[in-house]
Amino acid sequence: MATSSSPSTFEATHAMRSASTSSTPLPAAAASPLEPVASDSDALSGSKTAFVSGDNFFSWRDITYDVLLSKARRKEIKKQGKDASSPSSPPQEKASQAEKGSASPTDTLDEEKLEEFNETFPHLPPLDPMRRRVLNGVSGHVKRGEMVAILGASGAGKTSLLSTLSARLDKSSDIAGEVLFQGKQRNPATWKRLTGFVEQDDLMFSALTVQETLQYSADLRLPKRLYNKQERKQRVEDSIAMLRLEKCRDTRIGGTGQRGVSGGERKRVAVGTELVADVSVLLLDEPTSGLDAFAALNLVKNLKEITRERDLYTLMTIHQPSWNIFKHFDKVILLTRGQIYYSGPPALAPSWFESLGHNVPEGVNPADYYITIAENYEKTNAAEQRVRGLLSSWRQNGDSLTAERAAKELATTSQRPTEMDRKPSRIVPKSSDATELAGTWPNSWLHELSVLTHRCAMLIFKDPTIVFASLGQNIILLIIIGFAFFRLPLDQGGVLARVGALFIIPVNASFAVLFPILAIFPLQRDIMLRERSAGTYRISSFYLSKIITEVPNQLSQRLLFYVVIYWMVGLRQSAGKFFIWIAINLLQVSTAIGLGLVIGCGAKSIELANIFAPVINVIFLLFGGNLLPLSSIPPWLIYLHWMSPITYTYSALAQNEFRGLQFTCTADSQQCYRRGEDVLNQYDLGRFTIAENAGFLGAITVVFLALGYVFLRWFGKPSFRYVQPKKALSAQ
Ligand SMILES: Nc1ncnc2c1ncn2[C@@H]1O[C@H](COP(=O)(O)OP(=O)(O)OP(=O)(O)O)[C@@H](O)[C@H]1O
Repeated sequence: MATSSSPSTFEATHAMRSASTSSTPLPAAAASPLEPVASDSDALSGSKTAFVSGDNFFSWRDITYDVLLSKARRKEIKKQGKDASSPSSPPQEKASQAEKGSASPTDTLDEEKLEEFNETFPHLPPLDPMRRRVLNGVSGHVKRGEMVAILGASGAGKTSLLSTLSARLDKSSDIAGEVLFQGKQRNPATWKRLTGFVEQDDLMFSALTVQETLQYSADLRLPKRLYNKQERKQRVEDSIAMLRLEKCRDTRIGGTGQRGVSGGERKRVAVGTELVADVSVLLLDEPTSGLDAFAALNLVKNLKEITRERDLYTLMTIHQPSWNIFKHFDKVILLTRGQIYYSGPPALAPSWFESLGHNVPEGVNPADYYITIAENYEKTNAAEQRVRGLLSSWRQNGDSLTAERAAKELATTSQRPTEMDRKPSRIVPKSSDATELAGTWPNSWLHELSVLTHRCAMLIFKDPTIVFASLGQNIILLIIIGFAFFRLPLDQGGVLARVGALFIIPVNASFAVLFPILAIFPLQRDIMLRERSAGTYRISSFYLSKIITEVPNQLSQRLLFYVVIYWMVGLRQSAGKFFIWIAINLLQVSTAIGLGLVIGCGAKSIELANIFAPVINVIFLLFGGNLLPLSSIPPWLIYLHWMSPITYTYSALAQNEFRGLQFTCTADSQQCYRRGEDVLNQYDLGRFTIAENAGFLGAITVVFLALGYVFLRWFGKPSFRYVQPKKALSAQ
C-alpha cells in the first residue's frame, strides 16, 4: 500500500497546500454579522484550526479529552519517574519505545516525545503523564439541517467526542477546547433539553408498546403550559409517521425472552423518545449497531430526512458503515487515535485519500478501507508510518481544505444546505428557544408524579410476570408453612411451634418482598438516569411514584398470605388480634420495600444488588430473631439487633399471640410454659409494647425510604461538564 503524499490526483490539494503554508485567513466576504467566523488568525492563540461558527452552526475547536490512567499505571509511572531520575535507569528502554512508535500521544511520555508533542501541538494543553489523551485537538462543525458522522475503528475516540459535545462526561476526565452552539457558549441551564442523545444500549420498558413509550416521553418532556394533551398526542402521531413506525405502533418493545419490535424499529423508537421533545441537536451513539445492512441503511436515510425536515443538527458515531450508508452523510469525520485524519463530504474522501496514495482496492468497501488504513493492525513500522502520514497530512493540509469549504458554506450564509429540497416540517417546536426553559423543569412536580405513577402502574399491569411469580411463590410457601404449622395445639409442642411460626413468617416476607423489587428496579433506575440526563423530571417525583405503586402492589400480594396462614396455623380467634397481626405484618412488608429501594438505589448494578440483598437479610434475621439470644450478641454487634425489622415484628406478633394464652403441660414435659407470658419472658419478647414495636417498624420504613432517596440522588445525578474557552483543563 503506497503511503506517499504524491502524486496528487486531488484537484484541491495544490490549493490546499499553498493555503496552509501561507496561513490564509478566510475570505472577508464570507463573514457576516449573522455568521461570525473565527479563522486562523484570530481566537485561540497558536491554533491553526479554521473555526466556523454562527447562528446556523454547532461548532467545536481543539477539543482535548484526557482520562486518568488506572491507579496501578499511575503508580508505575511515578516509580519509573523516580527510577529515571536515578543514574541507573536503563537507556535501552527509551530506545525500544521510540522504535515501536507510540500508539497515542500519551502512551509513553519520555521527554523527547513531550517536546515533539509541544512542537506539533503548541496550541493544545500540555500532556499530563498521569492521564491518557483520548481526544487530541479535534475540531469540526455541523450546519443546521446537516447529518454528520464520526467514524473510526474501535477505541478511536468517537464516543468520547460525542460525549464531550453533549457534555455528558464523568468528573474524573479533563477537557479543554471550545464548543459553540449557534455562535454562543452552550448554556448549562438549557443544553440538556436542547439535545436528544440516543445511547447505544437503547434501554426501554419491554412491556410498553411503541405508542405508549413515545407518549410517556412526550408527556414528560413537552411542557404542559405549551402543549395541551391533544397537542402532545399529535406530536406522538407525527413522530410515529416520521419514523415510519405506523405498522408497529401497538407492538410491545419486547426484550430478552419476550418478542417485540425488530432491531431497526427499536432504534427508531429510541430516536423517537428524543424527537418527541423540542430538541435542536440530535446525537446518536452507534445507532446502526446490531442492525443488518438493510435496516441500517433505512435508519440512516430516515434520520437524514428527519434532520432536513426538522432542521436539526445531527451528529452520530458509526462503526464500519457500508459505502451506501457512508454516502448518505453530509459530512464525515474520520478519527484515529483521538485525532482527525479526514473531515468533509463523503464524496470528496476518495480524492483525498487517492492524493495520499491510498487507492481503494477493487471490491473493498471504501468506508472500511479508510478506517482500516488508519490503524496499525499489522504492528509494523511501515504501517505506523502510514498512520502517522495520514494524521500529519490532515494536520498540514486538511484544515485549509476545511477552511475553504467553510468559506463556501458561509458564502451561502443564511441558506441551509438543504433549503431547496426541504419539506415543510410536520413538527414545529414551540420551545425551540430553550431560554424559555432555562433553570426550570418542563413540567410541574405534580404532573411528573402523575405521569410517572401511571407509567409504573402500567408496567405492573402489562408485565405481570414478576407479580405472578411472587404470587406463585407466596402460594407455595403458604402451603408449606401452613401445613408444617397446621392448627397448632395448646400444648408444649404448640408453644415451640408457635414461636417458630411467628419467626419464620416475617423472615419469609423479607425475602419474598425484597427480591421481586430488585428484579425490576435497577432497569427502571437506569432508564431514569437516561431520562434525567435530558432534564426530564425530578428525582423526587420518580422515587415517590415508585413508592406509590410498589407499596400497594406488595401489600396486596402479601395480604392473602397473611389471612390464610392465620387461619391455617390456628392463631388467636379474636378480630382485634387478627387485625393487629395483619397490621404488624404489613408494616414489616413496608420495611422490606424500603430495604429493597435502599439496595436498588445504592447498588450500582443488579449483580451487586443480588449480592448485598441476601447478606443484609441474613444479618437481620440472625440478629433479629431468637437464633441468637440478646445476652450472647457481642456488644459491638448489638446495634444490628436494634436495626433489624425482624426484632420488632417478632416481638409484636409474639405478644399479640401469647399474651393471655394458657397451655397445658403433661407429666413428662421437661419444661412447662403454662401462660403465654412465660414464653414472652423466656425469649425476652416483651421489652416494648405492640404499639411501640409498630412505631419502630414505621420509623425503620421511613429511614429506609429516606436512605434510598439519598442514594438515588447521589448515584442518580447525571454528570454534565462544559468546556470553557481558554480555560484549559478545567471543568464546571
Ligand atoms: N472515562 C474513561 N476512562 C478511561 N478510558 C477511557 C475513558 N473514556 C474513554 N476511554 C478510552 O478512550 C478510548 C476511546 O474510547 P471511545 O469509547 O471514545 O472509543 P470509540 O471510538 O467510541 O470505540 P468503540 O467503537 O469501540 O465504542 C478507548 O481506549 C477507551 O478505553
